[in-house]
Amino acid sequence: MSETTQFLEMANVNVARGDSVVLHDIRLRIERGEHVAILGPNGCGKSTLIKTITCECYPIYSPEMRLRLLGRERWDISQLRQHLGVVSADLPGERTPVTRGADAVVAGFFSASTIWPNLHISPEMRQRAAEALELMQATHLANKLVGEMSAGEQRRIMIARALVHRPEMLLLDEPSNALDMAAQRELREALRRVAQQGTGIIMVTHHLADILPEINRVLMMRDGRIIADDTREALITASQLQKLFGVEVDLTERDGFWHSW
Ligand SMILES: Nc1ncnc2c1ncn2[C@@H]1O[C@H](COP(=O)(O)OP(=O)(O)OP(=O)(O)O)[C@@H](O)[C@H]1O
Repeated sequence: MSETTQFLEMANVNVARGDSVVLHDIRLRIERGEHVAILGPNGCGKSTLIKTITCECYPIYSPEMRLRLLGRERWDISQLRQHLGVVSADLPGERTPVTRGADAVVAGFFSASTIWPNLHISPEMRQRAAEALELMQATHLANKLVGEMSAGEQRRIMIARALVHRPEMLLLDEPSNALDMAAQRELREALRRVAQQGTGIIMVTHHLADILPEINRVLMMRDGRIIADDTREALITASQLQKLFGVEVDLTERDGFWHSW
């Protein structure tokens, strides 16, 4: 892998889903180790942007289009995914609910839903899984079936799984969805530890409280375009959020976290 400082470079990126173009003219550069939040109304293209980074969606070809990840335009997808940790709201597969926490994390090495008998699990993989569980403060869930965990516990297991191969960028799509207040708080603390140990984070969220103090860059999207890209101080203001969402917003900040109503 090249020693570029760049994680992502996009220029003139347009992406279609179904019959419609849903991302328009995306120009974006993200450095390795950056912590970025993406905000915007429903349907504005946030998840599609994440899926374009993870190569689940592809840009429409044009000679001006540029999409580089870690300095390279072409990737073997399985190699690229070794550099990424992807967490979505869904469990990775049908067998995951009947898999124990530690096994679900180890299965992340193979992008598998469970530990299939043909997979060779080395002691080092087990050790790394134990470390990822510890980082998520989920060691006590190692022997519990994923299907018997609460939503918050499952989310922490899925983040441990995404981190098990030590990716340089963790991509999270609405990580606090469906979590109660205590689980949201635990998740934030866990993600702060991830950010502080140097892993990059790109997070799509609808909750301002998810924007950790470590996240210092915010992208605002509307109608498939990035309409603002600046520091959290510049963009997390009542007037900017009002412009983005079209509703009146009241904001307070406490200990580096924002809350709105
Ligand atoms: N599988 C799909 N097939 C066709 N169109 C899709 C598909 N998934 C998303 N879209 C459309 O693409 C557009 C962008 O969707 P996307 O999920 O990226 O938005 P989002 O900002 O993440 O929304 P939300 O906040 O509701 O999750 C929307 O108009 C959506 O209807």
